[in-house]
Amino acid sequence: MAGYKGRMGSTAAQMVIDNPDFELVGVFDARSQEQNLGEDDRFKGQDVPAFHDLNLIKTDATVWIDFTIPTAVYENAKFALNHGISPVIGTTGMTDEQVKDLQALAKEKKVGGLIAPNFGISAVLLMQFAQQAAKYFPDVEIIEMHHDDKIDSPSGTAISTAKKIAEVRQPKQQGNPDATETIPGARGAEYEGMRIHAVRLPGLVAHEEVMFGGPGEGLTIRQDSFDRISFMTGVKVAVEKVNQYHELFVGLENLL
Ligand SMILES: NC(=O)C1=CN([C@@H]2O[C@H](COP(=O)(O)OP(=O)(O)OC[C@H]3O[C@@H](n4cnc5c(N)ncnc54)[C@H](O)[C@@H]3O)[C@@H](O)[C@H]2O)C=CC1
Ligand SMILES: O=C(O)C1=N[C@H](C(=O)O)C[C@H](O)C1
Repeated sequence: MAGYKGRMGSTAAQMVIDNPDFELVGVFDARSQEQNLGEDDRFKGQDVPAFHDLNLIKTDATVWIDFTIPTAVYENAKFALNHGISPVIGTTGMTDEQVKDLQALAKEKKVGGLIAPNFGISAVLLMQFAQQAAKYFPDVEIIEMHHDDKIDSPSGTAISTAKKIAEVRQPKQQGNPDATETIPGARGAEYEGMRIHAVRLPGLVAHEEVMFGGPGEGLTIRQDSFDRISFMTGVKVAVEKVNQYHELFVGLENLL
């Protein structure tokens, strides 16, 4: 479990501990100096080796769960694949090139893995519904809303939603071609003619709305993760299934 000191890592570590079919064999976090998970107040009584340097990790793990940070996840995933460990990656913010590299490495090493921008079933369904709607409504805006400690924006889920929509949407100029921004950035980030807006507020966890507009009508699709427990069903499915494959998938829907 990489990133076990964090919000998602600690939730996922607890999920692994609570699941009788899983065994937590090691934890890793660059922020930690602990030698054992049990030294963390939240995990008292757990005897699991803790590492804080990637190069010093020794483990017989079969699955590497990763909830770290955008600048760490690529090296972590490479480490896992090079050691025959199946990566289950929730960390967002990797470039398309990095993902392609990892997919090639997984194939070469014949190791299964998953990169999922969102393990929540509501988010997976939202992306599928949005893709379906975009065939009929090419005018679309994506609004993602997250807690204010989030590092990357737009969210991995929003980028993934935009990519799925772009696969089916008829490309078009959205809005007035002569529009100006009085304050730069007012119209949000641009992806293939679509706009993505990132909201950061305390009190939020993870939420997304996709708004479609047509002549005289509109459609809004929304999902909410009110609690990080919402991601755990998806992580559990991935941990159970990922060893059955010899390739690195992108998107939880590939394993559902
Ligand atoms: N795929 C999904 O369903 C979800 C993905 N996420 C993503 O998971 C990631 C983590 O999110 P949070 O838990 O909220 O962040 P967080 O900031 O609470 O946790 C990140 C952890 O990674 C550790 N870390 C930093 N650098 C590291 C390194 N080089 N090696 C190992 N550990 C390192 C930090 O010390 C921290 O404990 C983010 O990229 C976020 O977008 C978050 C929620 C759901
Ligand atoms: O940082 C988060 O919290 C989340 N990150 C993921 C993303 O960037 O899409 C998934 C979910 O939205 C929560």
